[in-house]
Amino acid sequence: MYVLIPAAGMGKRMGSDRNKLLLTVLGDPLLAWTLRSAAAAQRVQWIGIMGQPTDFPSFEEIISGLGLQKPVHLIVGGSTRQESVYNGLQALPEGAQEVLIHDGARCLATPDLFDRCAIALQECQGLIAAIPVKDTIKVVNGEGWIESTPNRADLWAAQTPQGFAVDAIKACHEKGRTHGWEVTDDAALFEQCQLPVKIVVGEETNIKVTTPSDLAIAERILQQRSESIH
Ligand SMILES: Nc1ccn([C@@H]2O[C@H](COP(=O)(O)OP(=O)(O)OP(=O)(O)O)[C@@H](O)[C@H]2O)c(=O)n1
Ligand SMILES: C[C@](O)(CO)[C@H](O)COP(=O)(O)O
Repeated sequence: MYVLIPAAGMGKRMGSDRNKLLLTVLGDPLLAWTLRSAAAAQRVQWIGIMGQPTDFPSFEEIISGLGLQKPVHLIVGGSTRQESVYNGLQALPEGAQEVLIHDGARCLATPDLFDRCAIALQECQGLIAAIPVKDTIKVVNGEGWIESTPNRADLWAAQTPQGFAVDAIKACHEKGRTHGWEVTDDAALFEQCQLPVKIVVGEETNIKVTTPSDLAIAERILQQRSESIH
């Protein structure tokens, strides 16, 4: 299985002066945690990381420090996540038939989740990890008034990995560029193209580290995991 890791963001919501994936948790950069987990998945054979060239020296240091047994390639990212994934898809080796796309910022995803997504992708063309929402969600208009309360039973919070047949997701990304579709995940492009996307039950701990409080939560979870091993 080929894995693409978008890691070319700025971390604006983190309020950090550099790419948040270089911030450390328990002594390791966020990207190292993400990479270690992806590489530990049995089904994963190849990893591509999309980053800003200014971060490449730091990324190379992280990769060499991990001593991974699987090839890891650096790919120049874009100005949006969508563009970074597009670049990653173009850089996949010829012959790559299926791909998992996983945010560098979701550093708590377990190897088991990568493997479950890889196995599920044998039975469909598109899937995402997701979990049922716990809150009651309100649809609110521009003036701050509630318009509706969707049935929570129908609502799932999207995570990554998101997995696709390579030819299909490349075609959806091309169509998205042609039509100017702007999306925050890859499944949305599949949906816009009327292609089916299956849900794989994700992990409650698979948060996207977006704000400083997420960083504190990630640290606590990783600490608990390391205590349960030792
Ligand atoms: N131009 C971009 C923007 C984002 N990403 C990646 O997409 C993932 C999800 O994005 P997000 O959490 O929003 O990261 P940032 O863009 O860094 O954060 P912010 O929006 O707060 O600036 C991250 O792993 C991020 O590095 C990317 O590869 N290329
Ligand atoms: C792909 C994603 O992580 C699914 O939850 C999310 O949509 C990324 O969104 P962001 O707006 O780039 O944070």
